[in-house]
Amino acid sequence: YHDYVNNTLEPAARQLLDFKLEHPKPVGILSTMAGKPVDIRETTTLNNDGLTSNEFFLDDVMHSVAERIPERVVHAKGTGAFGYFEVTHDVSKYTKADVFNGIGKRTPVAVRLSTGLGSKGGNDLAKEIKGFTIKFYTNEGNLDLLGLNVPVYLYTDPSMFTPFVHAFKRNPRTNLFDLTAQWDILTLKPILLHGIFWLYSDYGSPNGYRKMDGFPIHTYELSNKNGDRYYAKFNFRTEQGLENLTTAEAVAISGQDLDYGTRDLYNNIALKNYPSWRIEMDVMTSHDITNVDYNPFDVTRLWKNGTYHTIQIGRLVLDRNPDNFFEAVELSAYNPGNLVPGINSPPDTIFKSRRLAYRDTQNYRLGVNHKRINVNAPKYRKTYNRDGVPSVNENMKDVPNYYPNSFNGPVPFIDESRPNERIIVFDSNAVDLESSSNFYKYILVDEGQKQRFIDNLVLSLVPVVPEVREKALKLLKLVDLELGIRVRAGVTAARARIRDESLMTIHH
Ligand code: HEM
Repeated sequence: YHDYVNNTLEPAARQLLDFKLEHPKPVGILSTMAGKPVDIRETTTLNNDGLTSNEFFLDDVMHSVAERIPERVVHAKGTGAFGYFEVTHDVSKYTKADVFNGIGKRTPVAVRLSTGLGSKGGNDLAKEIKGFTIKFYTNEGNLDLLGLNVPVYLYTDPSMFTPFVHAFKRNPRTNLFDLTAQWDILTLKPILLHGIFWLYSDYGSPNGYRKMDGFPIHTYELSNKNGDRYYAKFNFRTEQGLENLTTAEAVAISGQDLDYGTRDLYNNIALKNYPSWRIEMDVMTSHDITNVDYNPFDVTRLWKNGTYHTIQIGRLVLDRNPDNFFEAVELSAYNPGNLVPGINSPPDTIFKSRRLAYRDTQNYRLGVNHKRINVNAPKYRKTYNRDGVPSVNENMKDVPNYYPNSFNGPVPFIDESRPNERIIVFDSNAVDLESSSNFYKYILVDEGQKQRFIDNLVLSLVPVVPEVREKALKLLKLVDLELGIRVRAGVTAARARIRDESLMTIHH
């Protein structure tokens, strides 16, 4: 029987049976939330002394009706796993960060993988930018690196966050994704085009979360124990082999399974086929970074070949599925502001805005004590923060609660090697179509990729209202003449097909 189950049911499908095999007897006597043992007659409300005198029933209904918390405003649908990061190379020349130093050192991690724009019940395979975020529980506090599966972000000005998210999520009247709104904002703010091009290419539908890369995108400042500064972009490179699905494949799979990426990750970890990534960084010295002929802090563009070198740091391995999804994944709060000594703040404006946005949204979504939730708690913490909406855990007990004080509350340390200069970046909103043009010319390496990219653009432009569609087609032509001509031809043909089909329907 066990062989039959093991051979025919995937781990995700036999989870309940696995639980029973591990627990041959009930795990204990049922109790109320306050701990009173529940008599079997209290498990029904019929023919006893009324609903409201039944504490078990009250717990049951009045808790379940309050089960929901707000979903994340973006990246709402995600899955997660635990594992470790292991240092494989000596990078002490670049950063003194404890987590990246000492070959062989392992640091526990939590990871969340997500889809960007769909809501919690959405489709893992919708054509969307994916999120790939890692929380390292280091000896110097939590380091959170939040990445996407594409190496560029959408805009340089944080005031674009709301218009972009509104236009790309659901229309306030129809509650549908609205391609006219999407192309409207794209044509009014063409800086978005480069990021969106990645999305419309094969990279917009990775074959599950295991076979995609991750890019935190920002240029981080690193510093070593002498205070020397370097600048780095981190990359997480899949060891499963990068694999994308075509739109047709993604549509076919999602017809059967909206949770394809979630299931694939769970099953592989359960089968001990642990997914792993190489963590590396592209590095420039503080001299080189000020002498390149482009803005290396611009999150919407790639670094030019030949201006940096790539350094290996270590390996990320995911080897444990969470026992409880809500506790480990829904309650997780990844915040790019969580940095450690030796990995300093990226100086661009988007990063500064993110320090505010994540903290604020997590205070709203999880409460002001969200960093005290298990999955978010660092290994070590001594603060002057107290009280607030529970859970506060031990709340620093009787330690003095004001700083400074003369009674041995926690004291700051002196970071002798902290760099005493900061680079200042002037971000620009200027429209530059070069990155989008390079994407079409050089990133899409073969004709198959180009054609699928064009087909996806055509598909998205067909339902757009004519005046916006016309602007979009003109813009694509400005990016690249050939691209513009091919997309226009595709849209014209697709619209003619639709017209013929509807005429046929009328005639019939
Ligand atoms: C380089 C740019 C960015 C990257 C790589 C990025 C990546 C991500 C990722 C991966 C998540 C999902 C986190 C998780 O799994 O829990 C996320 C969530 C989020 N992002 Fe960003 N993002 C970027 C820019 C921004 C900007 C500019 C804003 C707003 C000013 C923003 C606001 C948010 C918010 C509010 C969430 C939800 C967080 C939560 O509820 O815990 N992001 N982002």
